[in-house]
Amino acid sequence: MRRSIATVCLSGTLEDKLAAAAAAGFDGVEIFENDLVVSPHSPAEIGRRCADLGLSVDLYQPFRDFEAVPPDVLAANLRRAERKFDVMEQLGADTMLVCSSVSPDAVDDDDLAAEQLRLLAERAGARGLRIAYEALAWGRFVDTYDHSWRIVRRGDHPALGVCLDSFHVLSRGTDLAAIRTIPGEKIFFLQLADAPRLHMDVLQWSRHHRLFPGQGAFDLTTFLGHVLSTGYAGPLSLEVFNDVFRQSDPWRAAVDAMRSVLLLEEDRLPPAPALTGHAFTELEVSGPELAEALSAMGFTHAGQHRTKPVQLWRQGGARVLLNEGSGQISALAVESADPAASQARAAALHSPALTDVSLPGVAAPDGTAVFFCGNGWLEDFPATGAPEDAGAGITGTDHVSLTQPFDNFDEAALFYRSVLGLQPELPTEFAAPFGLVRSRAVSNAARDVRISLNVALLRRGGWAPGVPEPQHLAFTSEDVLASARQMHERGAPLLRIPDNYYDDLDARLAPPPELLAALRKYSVLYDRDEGGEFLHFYTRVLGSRVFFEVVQRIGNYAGYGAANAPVRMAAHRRLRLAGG
Ligand SMILES: O=C(O)c1ccc(O)c(O)c1
Ligand SMILES: [Mg+2]
Repeated sequence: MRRSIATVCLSGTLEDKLAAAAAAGFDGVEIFENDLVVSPHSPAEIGRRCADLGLSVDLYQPFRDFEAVPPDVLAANLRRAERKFDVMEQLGADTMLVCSSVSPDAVDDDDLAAEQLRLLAERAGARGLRIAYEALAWGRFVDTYDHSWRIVRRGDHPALGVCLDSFHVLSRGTDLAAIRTIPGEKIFFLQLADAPRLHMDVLQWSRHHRLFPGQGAFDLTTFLGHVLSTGYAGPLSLEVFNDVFRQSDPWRAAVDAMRSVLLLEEDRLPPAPALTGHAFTELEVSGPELAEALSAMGFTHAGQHRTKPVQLWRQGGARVLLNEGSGQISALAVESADPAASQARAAALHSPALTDVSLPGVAAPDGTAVFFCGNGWLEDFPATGAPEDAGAGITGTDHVSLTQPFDNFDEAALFYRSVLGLQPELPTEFAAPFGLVRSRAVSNAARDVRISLNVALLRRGGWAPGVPEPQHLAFTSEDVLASARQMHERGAPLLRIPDNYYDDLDARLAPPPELLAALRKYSVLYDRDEGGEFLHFYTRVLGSRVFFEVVQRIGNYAGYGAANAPVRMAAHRRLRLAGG
């Protein structure tokens, strides 16, 4: 199907938006009136620009507050419409979106609305144009798609149809079945937007928090299935009002947008090969701290890269590569059933292959390299011959936690969902010492690949410390208390948790007294959900911005200990202030 994007989705001037949409491979655009009004170029020039870029102008919008008004207002509205038809002719746009009225002039009269929309459609039709009527979720009298369709049907004119916008439909929770009763040729336009589940005024929700499909909580696949079953053959068009995207690099946002439509057409993509675990995580280090910490945690420096200054550290199924650099997590590697196919899917989703590396891989939105490993990668790491450490009970990797740049949080969730085929969980939020943090995990069905994405909810203010929130790597242990005790005895740089935490834990969750005492003694944190229990502890921040965590999941605990994250953050912060 043709793919379009509304100019309102992207930041910048109209020329930036059009160039970015074309560069990302869109076939068409919805021109938002404001973007045109502020442009120094005439509608005809914009139309030519679009044609030169290979973009069709699929919609002109929005035309507001038209229907069900007294005769004098109608006359003024028709005059206004004719002026906009002039613009559309110059632009080369044949469909105008009319949103359901929010005007105090309007009356609650479907017959009048239908009659006046028919009049508008007659005027449009005479000029070869069409009217697509959209029910805004906050329309004064028309706020559901089935109501807009009743009015369009009553208006009964070939140049009058409906515009379905997934946000307005899904935000209201309206039953979708009636979509199938609309003839496909009467659906003049389809707008797609996702959104997080929020309990707030629907207008605010729509104007600030929409997301590209696949980034939010709406089931757009089911919605689209209903629409396509009608025979709708127009474009799939994205219309996303989002405060962050309005400030983001439009070229990047347009690629993110394109990925979201491609994912909606999943059956045309190369399938995502199964992922079967974390192969390794690569850390860039500038001093001995990380190697010393791994050693104290029971890891063995087991291999050394054939040609590069990269060390392989191993304990159980956990593998860490240490490379020279600036002190951050530089790569995560997942085991793929078919690394070449993983790479091909990534390319189909506009994530180009990393060059200059020996494994198939792509760059995640935050720049972290993501590698797809088969069986052979360990061959590049001949054994050092170092004696194998008996270890401290670490068995594997639980998750990698990456702090995302503010602008790329939703993009990252969609990247991992689409490119790696991971399932995003619902975001959680918690109050950290220096502001709210939003956290969202992506994982595979077997839960042996888990990545946790974190972001400060607002751009940081001047008071907050100028150091980035650290990233971390979490290992698994089958007996985290024993691991903590052993690491403690071996002098690992573990993070001390204050007594207040354990007093509160006792009050909230009442763990058995012996367990509480052991948790307190070894600074192990605790959480519980419907599925099970979670025990975990942390190291101090090592080098500039990495730390380790060791976790034990008992039963089917699904989370990441978000309730404990503020305690961890405050403890890390205190050490930093103390210079430790
Ligand atoms: O927020 C609005 O007013 C608005 C305008 C046009 C649309 O297509 C829409 O879905 C919302
Ligand atoms: Mg819309």
